[in-house]
Amino acid sequence: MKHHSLIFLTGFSGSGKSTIGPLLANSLGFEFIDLDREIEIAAAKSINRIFAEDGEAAFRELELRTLEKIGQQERMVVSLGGGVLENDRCFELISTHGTLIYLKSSPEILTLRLQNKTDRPLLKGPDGRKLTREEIQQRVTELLEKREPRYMKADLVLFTDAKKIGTSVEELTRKIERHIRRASKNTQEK
Ligand SMILES: Nc1ncnc2c1ncn2[C@@H]1O[C@H](COP(=O)(O)OP(=O)(O)O)[C@@H](O)[C@H]1O
Ligand SMILES: O=C(O)C1=C[C@@H](OP(=O)(O)O)[C@@H](O)[C@H](O)C1
Ligand SMILES: [Mg+2]
Repeated sequence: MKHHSLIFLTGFSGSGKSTIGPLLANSLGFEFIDLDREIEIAAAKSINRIFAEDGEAAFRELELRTLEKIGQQERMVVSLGGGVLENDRCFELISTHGTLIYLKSSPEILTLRLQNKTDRPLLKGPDGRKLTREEIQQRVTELLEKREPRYMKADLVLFTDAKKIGTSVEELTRKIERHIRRASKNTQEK
């Protein structure tokens, strides 16, 4: 069953899902969950360590299991990790149960926001080496190209490049409230 007030935020790493999610939840009066934080708490280790010790496939499995636990909540914002939608079963679960929102940003802005972060294992060299700015931008561009078709399946898309965080939260609050109103009206009319 679809709950339009179960809001999933998607988008590439650095698009602001984890920053905007709790602010948006507060503004809507909803609960908040960050999928990566839930996984870290359940595994009792960081995403970096999960990737290094158990591998990416194990992490993707944890994403699915954790999403299944979130299940059919209502009035909740969930900040996803940037790679979740690549898994067909995760995508299916998310799109059948809630409202999907894509925070869209350009590779240039994403690179600027990510270049000094150390907690994104996919943006490191094979030996854990810090990548150069050019290498990060190249990887972001390649991965984004691969993932964008799925991101674009979202119910709502918000461009965030030139927007302050507060502006994104305000715009999203308005758009989501309108979306929920329309969706419940359509359901009642059926
Ligand atoms: N306009 C903006 N919108 C969103 N994030 C921004 C913006 N400007 C700077 N940032 C920064 O970019 C980073 C986004 O990281 P994060 O919220 O963890 O993204 P994600 O969860 O999508 O990977 C944060 O450090 C945030 O403060
Ligand atoms: O892009 C990805 O595949 C990942 C993004 C990360 O989340 P953010 O999008 O919050 O950085 C985190 O889930 C993990 O490092 C893998
Ligand atoms: Mg995040």
